[in-house]
Amino acid sequence: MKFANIIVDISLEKLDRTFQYRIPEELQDILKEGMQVRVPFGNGGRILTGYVLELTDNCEWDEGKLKPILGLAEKGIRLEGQLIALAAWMRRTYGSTMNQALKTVLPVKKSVQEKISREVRLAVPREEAEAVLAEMERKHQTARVRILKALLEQASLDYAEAQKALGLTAATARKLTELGLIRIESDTIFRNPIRPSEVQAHPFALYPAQQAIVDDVAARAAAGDLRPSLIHGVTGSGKTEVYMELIASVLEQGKEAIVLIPEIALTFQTVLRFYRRFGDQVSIIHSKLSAGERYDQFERARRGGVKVMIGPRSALFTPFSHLGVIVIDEEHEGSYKSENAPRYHAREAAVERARMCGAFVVLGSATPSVDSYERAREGVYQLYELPLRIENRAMPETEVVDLREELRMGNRSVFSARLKELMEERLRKGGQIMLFLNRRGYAGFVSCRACGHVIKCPHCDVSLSLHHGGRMVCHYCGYQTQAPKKCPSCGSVYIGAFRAGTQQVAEAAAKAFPGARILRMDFDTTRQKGGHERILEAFSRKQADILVGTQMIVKGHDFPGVTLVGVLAADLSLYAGDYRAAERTFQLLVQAAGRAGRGDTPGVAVIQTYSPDHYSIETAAAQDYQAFFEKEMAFRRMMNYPPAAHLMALYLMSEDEEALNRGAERLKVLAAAHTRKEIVLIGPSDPGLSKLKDIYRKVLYLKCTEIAYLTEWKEWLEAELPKEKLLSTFNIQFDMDPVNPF
Ligand SMILES: Nc1ncnc2c1ncn2[C@@H]1O[C@H](COP(=O)(O)OP(=O)(O)OP(=O)(O)O)[C@@H](O)[C@H]1O
Ligand SMILES: [Zn+2]
Ligand SMILES: [Zn+2]
Repeated sequence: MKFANIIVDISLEKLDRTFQYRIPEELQDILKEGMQVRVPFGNGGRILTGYVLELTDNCEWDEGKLKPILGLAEKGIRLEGQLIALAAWMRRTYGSTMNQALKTVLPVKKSVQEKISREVRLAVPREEAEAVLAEMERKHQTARVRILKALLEQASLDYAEAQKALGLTAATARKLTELGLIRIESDTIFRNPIRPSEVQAHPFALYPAQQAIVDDVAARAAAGDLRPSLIHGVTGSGKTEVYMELIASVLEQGKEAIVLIPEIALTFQTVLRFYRRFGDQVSIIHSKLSAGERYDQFERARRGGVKVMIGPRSALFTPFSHLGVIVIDEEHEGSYKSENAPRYHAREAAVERARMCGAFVVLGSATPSVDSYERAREGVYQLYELPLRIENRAMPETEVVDLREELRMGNRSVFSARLKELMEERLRKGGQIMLFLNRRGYAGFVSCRACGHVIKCPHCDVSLSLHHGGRMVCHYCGYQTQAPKKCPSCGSVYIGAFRAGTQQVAEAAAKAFPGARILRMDFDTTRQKGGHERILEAFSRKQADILVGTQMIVKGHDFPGVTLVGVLAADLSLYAGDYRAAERTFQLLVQAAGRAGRGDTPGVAVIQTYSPDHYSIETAAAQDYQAFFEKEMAFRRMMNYPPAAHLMALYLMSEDEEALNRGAERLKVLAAAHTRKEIVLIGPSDPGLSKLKDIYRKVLYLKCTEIAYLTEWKEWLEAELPKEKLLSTFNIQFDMDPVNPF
């Protein structure tokens, strides 16, 4: 490469200001993204240090006028440089502007003044304050007197409150501070969002199966084998204890740890365990922190005040300079994939970051993603299995109920006879019940309630989604057809859209079990802040007998009182219309079943479905991950879906529907002219949400076994787009190996 784009200021919101320099001969083979270099700046002969953002052969200016890079500022790549290199990797792999990628990895202190709560406290003993107070009263220094009097009454004052209620001015505050009488503490800055609870004196001694993993990871690390580890351990097999032991050994070496979890609110119990084990060295980042608070947490980490950072995917960018390990719990979760450009996968980005700094990555799940398990089978990851629960506690029993039979017997309620019978029994004995509606996606699918037949796309083998006017659409290739009036398989007229909501379920439960106390947890009831916690707490305090909810109720919670879990319609996630639907269904069902019987009484999970023969339901009921994986991988191979191949989506968005349609067609023509023969072009089609907030959306897919061909194509298109008048007006985003339906 001949040129380098350099950024000289990463401290402010000027990330998009890059400057181009010529790469001198002696740096040609050495220069890498993220390196710090010395460059001449402006005309005054100033020399600044900057970071290399991009290496390129495209000269953006007059080549003759470009100045050369003077030399390297440092030999290695420092922390900031590593994060910048990570941003460059994300931009290349997932597609975005460099500015978007940099903003993702380097949270910049916003220029807007953050709300900081400050506290005013006495800085001297009471007697001294009282003595001074008398003196001030004599001198009629009323403003100071008011403040001191208030501080003698209460230990601390909120600064903003004191301004309003006591007329505290900046001048008074300054004077009192100078006199050494008060202290103003900005408490939220660098404060831990959770108060550290008491630290666990003695961690558990690990069981041999757990210890074996810890030892092997350590031995491999010592031998320089830093391949990521994948721990496949059933729910309650002791994975979290393994993570904590690995982290403890990393901390002993003076290094730091990042722990990614899907969502703090849903995994709070796990977070508390880390606090008990590592005390105040732990801090968290969660989605409700403001940009400034998040920055403060990162700042604490940078200064060494935090050694273990826990949080959702953005915690991956914690600026630790001696990062030793990145743990990703529940690694199969869809929330690890970003929904904004760059649409990175935290798992992939973690592996990349770890590679740069010599850290190791530990992934864990009871239901690993097909992608990770396939990698482990290929030897890219090292696989560890924990097939048993701690102390050999029993796995829940599962029963599958065929809803087609129910219809044949004339039962049209949401509860099968078997589920109803078990519910009655549990309620009589005072047990708790969870009813789970695995709703997913937006558009319904069309199925036959008599035989379970689901209408699928003849080209893509995913279910068609019902849109307005009885039109059924494939979200991949755009195939359309009219919804049938009769089942093409059995001729029944009980064919139609499949819809169900938590509210209807809660109402049905109230009618079927008068007197039962019912709680509902879904998007509506948790919209308010703290809504989650309130509902979960009420349920764990046994203030309700039945909890009805969507997938948010199946994650991570321990409710020892729950002895029955009912999955009302497994089909809802199974026919979500995307190639990961079977995988997601398997994961949800296994997790839902895992909620039953956490206490001493063994639990039962009832799975109601119209497709009892579908492999993801059969294998989930048998809690047989291996069998599921084999079937699913065969499907992915046959259809060339990830991880058998790579799938790159192009999302097109515009307010103008007609222009968007024309643009999508134009893009297809353009793409077809340039794609290698190895790349298969699919679409354009309407995604699951074809209109969102008045913005129309289209999607085009490219499938290929070589990811490099797809990235190459993406780079080509990115260069091409500005030249295309029609296309340049749209918002176009790339998504490599999409996880969540668009
Ligand atoms: N070595 C040990 N000695 C005693 N108790 C243990 C040990 N390891 C784990 N436990 C306990 O067993 C239970 C399950 O362990 P843990 O939560 O680590 O499993 P997990 O696989 O992470 O579970 P999940 O998948 O549900 O998150 C916990 O209550 C934990 O405290
Ligand atoms: Zn039928
Ligand atoms: Zn199709």
